[in-house]
This record gives sequence, C-alpha cells and structure tokens, in this order.
Amino acid sequence: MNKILVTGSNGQLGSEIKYIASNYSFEFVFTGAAELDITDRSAVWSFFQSNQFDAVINCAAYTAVDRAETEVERADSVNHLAPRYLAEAAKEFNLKFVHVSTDYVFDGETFRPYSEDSIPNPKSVYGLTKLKGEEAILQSGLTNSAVIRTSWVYSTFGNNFVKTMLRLGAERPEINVVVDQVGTPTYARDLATCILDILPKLSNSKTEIYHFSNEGVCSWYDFAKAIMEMKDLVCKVNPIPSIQYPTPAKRPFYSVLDKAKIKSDFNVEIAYWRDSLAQCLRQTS
Ligand SMILES: NC(=O)C1=CN([C@@H]2O[C@H](COP(=O)(O)OP(=O)(O)OC[C@H]3O[C@@H](n4cnc5c(N)ncnc54)[C@H](OP(=O)(O)O)[C@@H]3O)[C@@H](O)[C@H]2O)C=CC1
Ligand SMILES: Cc1cn([C@H]2C[C@H](O)[C@@H](COP(=O)(O)OP(=O)(O)O[C@H]3O[C@@H](C)C(=O)[C@@H](O)[C@H]3O)O2)c(=O)[nH]c1=O
Repeated sequence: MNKILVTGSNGQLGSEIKYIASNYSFEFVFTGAAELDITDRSAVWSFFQSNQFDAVINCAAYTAVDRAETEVERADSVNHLAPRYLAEAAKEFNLKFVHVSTDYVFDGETFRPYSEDSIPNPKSVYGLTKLKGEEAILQSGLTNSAVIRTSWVYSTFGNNFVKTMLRLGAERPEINVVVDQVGTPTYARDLATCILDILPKLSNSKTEIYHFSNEGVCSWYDFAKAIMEMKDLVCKVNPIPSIQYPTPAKRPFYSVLDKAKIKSDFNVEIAYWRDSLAQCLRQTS
C-alpha cells in the first residue's frame, strides 16, 4: 500500500487529507478538477493507466444541496456517474477504493440512529445522486473497498455551516436556525484521519458501507449556538422550525449515523463533536 490518488482534493476533505498527509508513509497524488475531471471516463482510465496507484480516495462531489435541485444532470454526473467510472477503473487496475457518501441518503423519518443496513430513501436530488453513486460502486464488484457515509462536514478549508455561522455571527445581532433537524457534525480532519488509518486495513471480498461522524447528537440550532459561544460572538441564535426556513431541497429531520460497525471493525476512537469543533475553531481568526 504505497501510492494513493486523492481526487477532488481541493475540497474540505481533500484539503484535510493533504494537511495530515505527512503523518503517513504513503505517497500521495492529489488532483483537483483541473488535473482530473472525474466525470470524464476516458481521462479517468488513462490517468489510472499511466500511474501505478494502489488506492484511490474519492473526495470529489457536487455538494451544493439546494442548487442540485435544479442542476440535476451535473449533480448526477459528479455524484453518480463519476464514482462508477472510478470504481470500474479501480476494479480493472486492482486498486483499493474509498468513496464518501452522506446521511442525506436517508429520509430522516426514523428517530433512531441509522445503521449501514437501514434502507435509504433520499428526499433531495443531492441525496438521490449520492445514493446512485453508492449503488454503482457496490455493483462494480470491487474488493478491499469502502463507502463511508458521513454527515454535516466542516473544516477551516472550503465552505460549510461553521464558516457561514462565523460570518453571520460577526455581521448580525441575531439569526434564526432550524431546531427540528437533528444529526451529528463531523470535523473533516477526523474523517480524513479515519480514512487514512483504515485504508491499509481494508480487506473484504466486496465493498463495505461504513458510517462515520463525530460522537453525539445535536440540531443545527445547537451547532450554531456552540459556534457562537466558543467564538464569543454576540449574536442571538433563535430556534425555528424548518417550515420557517424554506429551502429548495428537503433535508432529513433526523440523520444520526450509527458508527458501531466502523468502531468494531477498525477499533477507531471517535471524538465528541464539541471537542472537535473547539479544535477546529482554535484555528480560525
Ligand atoms: N460537506 C458536507 O457537509 C458533507 C459531505 N459529504 C461527502 O463528503 C465528501 C467530501 O465532501 P467535501 O469535502 O465537503 O466537499 P467539497 O464540496 O468541499 O469538495 C468537493 C470537491 O470536489 C471537486 N469536484 C467537483 N466536481 C469535480 C469533478 N468533476 N472532478 C474532480 N473534482 C470535482 C470540487 O471542485 P470545485 O470546487 O472546483 O468544483 C471540490 O473541490 C463528498 O463525497 C460529499 O458528498 C457527506 C456528508 C456531509
Ligand atoms: C445558514 C442557515 C441555515 N439554516 C438551516 C438550513 C438547513 O436546514 C441547515 C443546514 O444548512 P446548510 O444548507 O448550510 O447545510 P447543508 O448544505 O444542508 O449541509 C449538508 O451538506 C451536504 C453536502 C451533506 O452531505 C449533509 O451531511 C449536510 O452537511 O440549517 C438555518 O436554519 N439558518 C441559517 O442561517
């Protein structure tokens, strides 16, 4: 296990893998969309042909949840077709493949943490295209590979809810945030570490699905409150029901992921969401 391709490496997760890469003895090749457009099937195949990778970690995705409702074809191309191309090429060249998916594959109507066996039922175009991507990977017949579903990802890199709250918290005296959507935030650095730790240990006869987020549960309102408090921002956060915050895409009301499988298969230690949030916020101005 030496040479690892990281696609979509300018996003949150890709940037975090880059940030921690020197802690590992792997050789990394990082590609953004400019170096490797994963929706270009022949580009993917020739990239794999001309480099001898041992594994590929796909961090590329179309993550604009609301915009996906109207940019359906683009979202499908990046989240569904491209993972299929990567999986087919990984199978052909005998690589390990790690792909990342989302809690938004679930409808959020079951108020108990979702396990890998729970039946997905996405409510949004983003969630549906991510589910189709998962299914294409599972059908490709890969071995030693994993689809890791995660939720509410944030980082000092890229765009995310934490950065939106920091901006709004500095600009406005008060904001309204939904309190009836419940899930678990995930610090992208924790996810990046988990992926690099488990990659050498992946040994399975088919692609396994795993769930990973930080520990604990909160609403977006609780998350926003914690961000304001930890950064001493004088911005009142008002809890509101989702109906008072209409968005083009429907989001699950409850999307907590059950992480028992990844913990028992790989013995991973997972940090509590507030501790990881504090760690991330220490790095912001
Ligand atoms: N963000 C979140 O809250 C969550 C994310 N996830 C999943 O985690 C994974 C990582 O997400 P995250 O890091 O937040 O995503 P980001 O949106 O931060 O990064 C995605 C990256 O993919 C790149 N990309 C888009 N299209 C292509 C393409 N055709 N070829 C190559 N690269 C492309 C983007 O480049 P550019 O910006 O130039 O388009 C961007 O740099 C994704 O699979 C996502 O679905 C799961 C749950 C929550
Ligand atoms: C900015 C803002 C958002 N909200 C609500 C809208 C939404 O219901 C919720 C989250 O807002 P966002 O639109 O920032 O987050 P969203 O894009 O829905 O985040 C999702 O991204 C994709 C990629 C995933 O895979 C998911 O796990 C999840 O992280 O908070 C407020 O109530 N008040 C606000 O001021």
